[in-house]
Amino acid sequence: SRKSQKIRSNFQAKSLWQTNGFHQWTSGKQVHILRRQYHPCQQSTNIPSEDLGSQNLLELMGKDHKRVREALLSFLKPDSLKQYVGKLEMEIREHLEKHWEGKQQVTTLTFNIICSILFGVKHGARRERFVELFDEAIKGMWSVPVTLPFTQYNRSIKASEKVRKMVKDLIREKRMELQQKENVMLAMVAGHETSATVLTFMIRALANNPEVYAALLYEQEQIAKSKRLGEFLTWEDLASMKYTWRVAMETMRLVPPVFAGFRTALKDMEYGGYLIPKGWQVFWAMSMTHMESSLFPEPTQFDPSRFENLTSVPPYSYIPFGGGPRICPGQEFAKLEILVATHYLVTRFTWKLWHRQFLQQGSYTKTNKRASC
Ligand code: HEM
Repeated sequence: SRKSQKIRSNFQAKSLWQTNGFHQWTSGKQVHILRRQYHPCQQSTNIPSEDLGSQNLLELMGKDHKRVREALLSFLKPDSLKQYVGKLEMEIREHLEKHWEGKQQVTTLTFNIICSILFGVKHGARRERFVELFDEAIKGMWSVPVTLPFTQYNRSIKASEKVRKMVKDLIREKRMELQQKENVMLAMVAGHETSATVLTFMIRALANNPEVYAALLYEQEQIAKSKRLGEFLTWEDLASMKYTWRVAMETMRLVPPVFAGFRTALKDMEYGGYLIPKGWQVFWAMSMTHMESSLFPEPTQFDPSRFENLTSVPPYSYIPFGGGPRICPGQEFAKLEILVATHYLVTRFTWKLWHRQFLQQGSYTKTNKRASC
């Protein structure tokens, strides 16, 4: 139609950018070429959200979306999370001792935590197989989508089927309240690399900013000192990690693990003089909002103090977890993972940034710090 013709040319001719979080879209062909819905945590990957199953949260709308989301939130809300603190801590301690201490290469921590806490899969051959298959499935998201026997994509699809089968068995066995295996898969995908990305960039930020590191270490050492040998962190300890969380927030501002997402226009709508026809995909990028100097002065500077007064940050300006009815239901869980992991990282390890050249030569070393708890 003439209307959509006009809109199309507008999108191609001009990049529209509003700094208001959710009312953002950019130009570019992808706006009207991409028709399939991708999970926000998948970023620009190859596995569309319907491949997670037709009943997964991302495929649902309206009442169905609300109902399934509430079921998911029942075990991700702070009240439920309180019960996980000890278990989560055990997992982090065990993982760091087994896979990090004295090692030159370290392995992802957070997916193991999800396996244990959300799905109750204990250490052992079954869990190793689960993690291995899931890693294989995830690789497909970054590979060329060609289904031939020798391609990574094909291997990933196969692994994904096996993971789904394992999840199904697990649900049956554990009689978990979660009705939809697709949403277990979704939670796994969503939590797979997001918190790990934050931890990775936090490690880099701490190495680059000695003053921030010193303040964060002080906060964590105060907590460590208040503990007897082997005593667990409490919910109150986590609540007192205020500076650490500001560092994590600033890390996510500069490097949002999910840098952008899509929304589909459910009806024709107008915004800022532009018409968005029903059915079009709208691309919103928090990575750009977070670099807006009117919202975050000197946006390229790493400055956790900008979050000291949260009321100074306008609504929908700081959006690493999205916003509105689809805001990340896993955000409190992610906070828990990040805070407990950071506690053990800074109280048990020290690290330095090395030039890539040194890494290739294998001269990267990890110094074991005193075990403080
Ligand atoms: C630092 C870690 C994480 C970040 C930055 C993150 C970010 C996001 C973002 C940006 C969205 C899209 C929100 C929107 O469209 O408005 C999202 C959705 C979602 N996330 Fe997360 N996430 C994280 C961790 C997790 C974890 C650990 C879980 C599960 C345990 C999880 C489960 C989900 C689910 C199920 C959705 C879809 C919600 C819906 O469509 O209603 N996320 N996340």
